[in-house]
Amino acid sequence: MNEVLSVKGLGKSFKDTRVVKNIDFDVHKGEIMAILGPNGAGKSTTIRSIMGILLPDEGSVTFHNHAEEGVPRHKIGYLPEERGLYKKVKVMDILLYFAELKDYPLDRAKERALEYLKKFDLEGKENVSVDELSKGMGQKVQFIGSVIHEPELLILDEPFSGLDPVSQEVFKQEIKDLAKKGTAILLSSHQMNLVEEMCDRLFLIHRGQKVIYGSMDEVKEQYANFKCTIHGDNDRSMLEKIDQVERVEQKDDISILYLSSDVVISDWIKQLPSTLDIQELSVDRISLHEIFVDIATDRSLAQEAGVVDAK
Ligand SMILES: Nc1ncnc2c1ncn2[C@@H]1O[C@H](COP(=O)(O)OP(=O)(O)OP(=O)(O)O)[C@@H](O)[C@H]1O
Repeated sequence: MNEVLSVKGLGKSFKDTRVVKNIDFDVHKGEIMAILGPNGAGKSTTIRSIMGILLPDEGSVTFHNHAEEGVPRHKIGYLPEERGLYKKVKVMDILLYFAELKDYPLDRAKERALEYLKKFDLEGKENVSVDELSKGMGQKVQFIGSVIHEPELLILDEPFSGLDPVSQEVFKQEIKDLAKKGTAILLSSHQMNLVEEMCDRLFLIHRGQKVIYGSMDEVKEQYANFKCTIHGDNDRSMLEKIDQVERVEQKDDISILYLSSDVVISDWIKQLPSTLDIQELSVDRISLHEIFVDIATDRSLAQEAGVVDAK
């Protein structure tokens, strides 16, 4: 595997509290790797440690497994969670400033900036000052600033927050295109639908520790069991007795039956009791969103199933 970034045994404490413990993961060339977790799980602390903004207490961060630690600044692009650009500066000037910080040739940077402004529906805004841009426009400019120098490794912390659905699609496509061209991308996002659509692998962190690390396919295979949703007036205890039902959730007249991983749906449906009240019935796989909520609320599906580790 072509590892661009390797994080090994990362640990960080603030005062007496250990907020990140024993974090290990890699990001490969040309992949989109998601770092996920509930608020306060330790994602930004991990990202800031990779960026060298925070000094970790333990562990190492290496680039292409070089002997020396850290990532060369001109090889890395970073869109931080906190947005902020100098307000009184023109869009092109700020983009060229980002390029200069990374020792990138300015004529090439100008060409790329104009291409990106056009792609992001900001054509003609190069001489507009940043404080005249809307929040979403400013975010697009900051994104361009993070990729202007063609980084090998791109770290995006909540890139979709505050964007309208059309702009989200544009960002999503651009991130996928960058990965296709070989950029290694580490993406932190709370938008599970987007993560599910675009990421190749994921690392899920909870209370500073790894809960899941694996490819999207492995995670789905291991956790995304079937669930059956029934609309009707049904007694919970009867539903719980049905073969291969692991858990039942009920709200009003809707019951959700979570099924065991080895269920054969066509057989399972045939053995449903004829006494069930079924106004509507659907069978789906659980989504990444539900897997996330299970873990974040300590329902511990992950512990029941065993942690996925694709290392
Ligand atoms: N500078 C700091 N000083 C003290 N504690 C901190 C500091 N930065 C983060 N923390 C604590 O570390 C823990 C992890 O925070 P972190 O920002 O890494 O979480 P996160 O997963 O990025 O959360 P979110 O999804 O809310 O952005 C939290 O309990 C937070 O309060």
